[in-house]
Amino acid sequence: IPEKETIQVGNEDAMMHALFADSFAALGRLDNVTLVMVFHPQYLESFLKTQHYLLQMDGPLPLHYRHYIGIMAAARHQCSYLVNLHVNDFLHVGGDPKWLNGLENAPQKLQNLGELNKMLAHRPWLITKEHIEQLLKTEENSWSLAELIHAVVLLTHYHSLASFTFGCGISPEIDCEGGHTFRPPSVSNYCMCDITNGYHGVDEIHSTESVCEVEALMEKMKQLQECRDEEEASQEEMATRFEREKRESMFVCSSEDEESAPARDVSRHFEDTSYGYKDFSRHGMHVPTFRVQDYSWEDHGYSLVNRLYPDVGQLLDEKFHIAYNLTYNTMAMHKDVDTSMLRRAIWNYIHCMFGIRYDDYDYGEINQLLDRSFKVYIKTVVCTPEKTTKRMYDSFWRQFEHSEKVHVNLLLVEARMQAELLYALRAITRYMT
Ligand SMILES: CC(C)C[C@H](N)C(=O)O
Repeated sequence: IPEKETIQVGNEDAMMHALFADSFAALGRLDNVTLVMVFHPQYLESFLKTQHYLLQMDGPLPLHYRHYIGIMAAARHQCSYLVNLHVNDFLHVGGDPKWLNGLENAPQKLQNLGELNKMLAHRPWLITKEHIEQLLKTEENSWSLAELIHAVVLLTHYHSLASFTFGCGISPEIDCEGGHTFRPPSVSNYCMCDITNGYHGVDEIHSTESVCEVEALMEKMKQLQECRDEEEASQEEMATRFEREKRESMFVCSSEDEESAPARDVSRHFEDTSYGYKDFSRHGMHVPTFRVQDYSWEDHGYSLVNRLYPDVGQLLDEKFHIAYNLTYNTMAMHKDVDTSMLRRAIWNYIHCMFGIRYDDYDYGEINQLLDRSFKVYIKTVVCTPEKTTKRMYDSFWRQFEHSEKVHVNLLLVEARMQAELLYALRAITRYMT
C-alpha cells in the first residue's frame, strides 16, 4: 500500500487520533501496523486493547516470556518485522540476550512449547490432549493451566499478526532494521524497475475487465440470495459440498510457489524447516472434519479462556465480533450493498481449510463468490504468509480500495486465530475432562 494512500498523520479524525495516542503509549512508537489498521478504527481499538492486555497487564506469564513467545510465533513464519520488534521489547524488559541465539538457549520450559508452536501454526488439527498433558505434567518445568492459556493466546495472536504483516505488505519503520532499504523485506517478488516506471502491478488494459468483475460478483450475490429461498439441499448433499471444498482447498496454490523465498536472517535460529504447511499440502494431506456444533468458540472456547485468564475471553470475543460484523456496505465504487454473504464466504472458507464445518452453511456458495486468484491470496496469507507477494495482493479484486483489502485481512487473521484457538482449547478441554 503506497504510503500516500494510507491515512496521513495530522489528517486523522478525533477517534483515530485517540487511537494513535493509545498505540504510541503502549508500544512507545507509532508502528506501521497501526497506521494500516487505522483504516478500520473500531477494529484497531479492540486489537490494541487486547494486545496491551496480553503483553503488559497482570497475567500468568512474566513479561520477558511474553515477548519471547511472540518471537517464537513470528519466527515460525520468518516474519522478521515482528521478530525485530519483540527482540527489542524482550531486551527492554530485561530478557537474557543469550536466549536470542535460538530456542535451545532458552529455558527448558520454553523449549517444551516449541512443538505446540509448530503444530498450532501449521497443522493445529493434530493437537491432542496428550500434547497438553506433556506440557502440564512434566515433573520440572511444567506449565500451569493459566500459563498455558496465556501462551496459547500469544502464539495464535502472533501467528495471525504475521499473516497480517505479510498480507498487507507492512514494511519496517524507518528506524528499524530493513526500514531504510530500497526494497522492504515483507514485499518480495517486486521488481524495482517496475516501481520507477510507475508500474504498480495493475495493468491499464485490465481495468475495464475488472470493473465488470465487481458487477459480476454483485450479480452472483443477488442470484444466490434469490435461490437460497428456493432450493434446500439435503444434509448429505451439504456435507458433500463441504468435503469437496475442503479437499479442493488443499490443492489451491500459486504458480509462484516454486520460487523459493529468500532466507530471512533474523529468525534463522528459530527456524525448523522440517515442519511447514507446504510439505503436506503438496501431497494433499488429510484434514479431519471439526464440527462447530460439537465445539464452538461461543459455547466452549470463550468460557474456558475466561475461567483461566479472566477478561481475555471477553476481549477476544469482542475482537472476533467486530471483525466478523464490520461493514461499510460498499463494494469498490458501489454503495448500500449488503456484503454479509461475501464476508461470510471468506470467513467460512478459511475455517474450511482448517477442517472446521458449520452444518447450516452451504459451501457451494464459496465457489460462486471467491475466484481463483482470491483463493490463492487467502490460502497463502493464512497458511504460508511468508510466501505472499505484491503480485498476489494486486491481482485479486482489482477495483477494490486498499481499505477493503485490509478489511479482508482482518477477516483472515481473526478467522485464522479462532481456528487455531478452537483446536488448542478443545485439546485442553479434553485433557481436563
Ligand atoms: C471486504 C469488503 C467486501 C467489505 C465491504 N467493503 C464492506 O464494507 O462490507
